[in-house]
Order: sequence, then C-alpha cells, then structure tokens
Amino acid sequence: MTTPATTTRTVLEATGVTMRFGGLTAVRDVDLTVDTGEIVGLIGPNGAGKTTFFNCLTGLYTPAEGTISYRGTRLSRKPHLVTQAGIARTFQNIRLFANMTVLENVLVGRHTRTKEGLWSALLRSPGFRKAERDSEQRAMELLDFTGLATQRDHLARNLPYGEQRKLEIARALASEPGLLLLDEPTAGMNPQETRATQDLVRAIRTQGTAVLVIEHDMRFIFNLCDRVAVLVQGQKLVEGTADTVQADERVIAAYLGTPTDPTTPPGETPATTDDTGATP
Ligand SMILES: Nc1ncnc2c1ncn2[C@@H]1O[C@H](COP(=O)(O)OP(=O)(O)OP(=O)(O)O)[C@@H](O)[C@H]1O
Repeated sequence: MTTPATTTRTVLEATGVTMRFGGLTAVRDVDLTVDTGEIVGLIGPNGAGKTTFFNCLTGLYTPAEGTISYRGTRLSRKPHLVTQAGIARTFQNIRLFANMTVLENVLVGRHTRTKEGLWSALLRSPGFRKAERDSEQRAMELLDFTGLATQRDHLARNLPYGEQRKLEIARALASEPGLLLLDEPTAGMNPQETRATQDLVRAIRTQGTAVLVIEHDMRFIFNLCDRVAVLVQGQKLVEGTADTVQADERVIAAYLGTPTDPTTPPGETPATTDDTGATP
C-alpha cells in the first residue's frame, strides 16, 4: 500500500501516531518525516514519549492510531519485517550479545540480508559458504568504518562502554538500513567519545543512510541535526532547525518544568487531562 502524500525523498513518514498504556497516552497524534540525507533529532524531557515513539516505528508496539510508512510503503507491525524493510535501531540500554565476539555481533545483524535458508546453512552448501564469506567481508568493512576492526575477536562484554555503543551501531548498519534510529547513542560517553559519535553519524549520512536520533545531550543534537522535533508529554511541541527550537520559549519552559502546559499555544486554555481522564 503506498501513501500518495509521500515524496520520493521521504524515507519515513509517521502520521497521527498515538500510543496508550492503559489510561496514559504516552504518544499523542505525532507526525514526523525524515527525508533522504537528513539527520533529524528527537528531544524532550524524561518521560516525553521518545522511546515509545521509536518502539512504534520499529513494530515493538502497535500504536492505537496513526500510520507509519517507509519509502511510501506502510510498515508491517513485526520488528524483523521492519528491519528487513530498511529501518535499523540501537537501544537506550545496550543490547549486545555479551558472550559473542565483536565480529559475531555484526554478523548477527546481517541475517536479514542473507538469502540462504536453514537447509543451506545446515548442509553448508556452496551458496551458503559464499554468502558467509560476503557477510564476513561486509562485517569487517563496518568494523573498519566504526573503528572497531582491531577488536574483532574480543568478546563484546569486554569492550569499554563507548565502544559497545559503537558496536551496536555497527550491528544495526549490518542490515543495510535506509534509516537508522539511534536511542541516546552518547549516553555514558566522555566528551571525546561524543565528538567521535557525532562524526560517525555524519559519515553514516554521507553513506546514504538517513538518521533519526534521540539524545539528551543538546550540544550533540544542535551541532548535528538538520531538523529537531521536540516531544513534551507525548505531543510534538515544536519542530524546526536548531536555531528555531533553541529560541522557542515553550521548549525552554518544558525543560525547566514550568507549571503551565508548554504544549498550549499562547492564548489557549491548557489541557490538564487526557481523553481517558488520566493526567498525561
Ligand atoms: N511499557 C510501558 N508500560 C506503561 N507505561 C510506559 C511503558 N513504556 C513507557 N511508559 C510510560 O510512557 C511515558 C513515556 O515514556 P518513554 O520511555 O517513551 O519516554 P522518553 O521520552 O523516552 O523518556 P526518557 O528520556 O526518560 O528515556 C512515560 O510516562 C513512561 O512511564
């Protein structure tokens, strides 16, 4: 099914996405697009709904309302099919295979791009061995790209924290995504590692993968992103360039936690409860 409004440049188009947990509306009527060659930031205070929105995009959650399309085609609600379609992600809490090597972790990320089936693998057919060699070559390219090639045989759990985050990115890239979702990629990093991650994300964009990134480090976001969307209490409050977002008083109010509802445009009455009666 194609979405007529989508342009050929649009990689991701999310429209009216709403996700509820019982009485809590964690994401409310959020629209967001990411175009080819873009790095888009998603920011907001703790509990604003950023990770929940990512989980809706990747099929981990099924939104109550809204549509999500990748390159004009509605996405399946099954995470492995979303990856196969071209969206890869990293997680806020690192999810590596701790007792596998660095190289093996990246090879796992290749599985959606390997056509050889179970019997081919069990019989170690020539086709399977060729696919295995190609996968390993691509995995090594990605380890070079992310600066992890010399650690290829180290166990993932023995890597320093910053390198584990890089390995998560390498593994996500192994599925050859057109869109990469990064959930707090610099959490726990020192300033030098954060700058290196900034360069890495730019390089990923240069290689043709659009990026949507959640991050609390504002310097990182404003230095890096072409466009920034701000979520507050599940709603998109503002979207624009770094300058637009930084100058918006409602964004400042949301971060400082002023008692007025920052999602209410000036002159309107603030909403205090959601439609289920719960305070968002
Ligand atoms: N599985 C869940 N069940 C119930 N409530 C949830 C669930 N996941 C998230 N929430 C709630 O939804 C709201 C949004 O949470 P979410 O983790 O998406 O926010 P966030 O913007 O990613 O926050 P942070 O920056 O702290 O990671 C919060 O109130 C959270 O408690």
